[in-house]
Amino acid sequence: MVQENGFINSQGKLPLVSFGVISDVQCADIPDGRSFLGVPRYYRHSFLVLQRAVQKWNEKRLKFAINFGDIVDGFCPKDQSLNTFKRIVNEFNLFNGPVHHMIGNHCLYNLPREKLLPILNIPSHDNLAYYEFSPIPQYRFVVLDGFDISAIGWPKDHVKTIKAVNFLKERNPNSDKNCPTGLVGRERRFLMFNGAVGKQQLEWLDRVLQDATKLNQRVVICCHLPLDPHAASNEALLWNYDEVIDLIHRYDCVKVCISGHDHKGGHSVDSHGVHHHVLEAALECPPGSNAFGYIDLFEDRLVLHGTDRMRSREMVFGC
Ligand SMILES: Nc1ccn([C@@H]2O[C@H](COP(=O)(O)O)[C@@H](O)[C@H]2O)c(=O)n1
Ligand SMILES: O=P(O)(O)OC[C@H](O)CO
Repeated sequence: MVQENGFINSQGKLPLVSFGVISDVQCADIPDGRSFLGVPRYYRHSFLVLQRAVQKWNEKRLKFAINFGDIVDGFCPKDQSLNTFKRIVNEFNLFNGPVHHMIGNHCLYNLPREKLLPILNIPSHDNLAYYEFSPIPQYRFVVLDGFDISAIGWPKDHVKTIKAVNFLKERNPNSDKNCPTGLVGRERRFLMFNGAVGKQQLEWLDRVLQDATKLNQRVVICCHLPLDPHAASNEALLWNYDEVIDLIHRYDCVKVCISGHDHKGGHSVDSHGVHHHVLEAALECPPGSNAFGYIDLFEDRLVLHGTDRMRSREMVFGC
């Protein structure tokens, strides 16, 4: 039974456009398990959550959908990775519209970028996975590659891997670089399962935001890794979230940042009125329950209609 969290459309207005959202499906054909902190994870059931999401998005005749990353879990046996990705992407493809994917750490545990990006149909150059699209003239969506500088996903001798490994060595004293012991507050983001947006990508983002400003477009930033410490756990943040936020704050056009990764979800509004929203994970839905939704875009707000474990939220920003 698919239970919408009953959100009434504000002011009875029709949305400009509506799109589907889901995050952290982390599917694998393995028995149920738990996260490091003991939270139950349902690796097989999450596929059913995705199926129900696609069915709902089609019923609602949504214009497009966004997957916020991590569609296959790192525990997926590696000889099954490729087929598992194909099975999940085929399921997304049953949606009657384009699906915009982004990569997560679990995607990179399974496949190298050169295999992953074509499967996910991610527009890329040099195996980087950042891009933008404008579904209607009033809005621009920017998808960031949060693992641009990362110790996972690039070949071991790649300059980006070396940079990331050195970055972690300087900031995290533990031999297991996924372990935050001894790190305090926001330092706890310096973990191997996170990453950073590189210099070139930041320059690209700057150009996109300049252009969006000229065109009077509102911008929605999408990134697997959260960008605001008040919306997510310290352990889940993009390494250089502060640098990205400083750039975003130089413009008025960015209204909302949406992410996944921190499975419990979260929300905040920062000092510049930018909304930060973290989507609840499909993986952690006990059998029969769901975590997906759709978002209505208006001139002055986004309205997220969540299903079951995905909370609904109205994000008002003014024009
Ligand atoms: N508080 C934490 C959280 C995680 N780890 C390490 O990260 C790995 C992945 O964590 P999951 O939440 O996806 O299970 C885990 O195997 C630990 O090495 C940690 O040390 N402390
Ligand atoms: O990416 P996962 O599934 O290993 O989980 C990441 C943590 O929830 C971030 O705090």
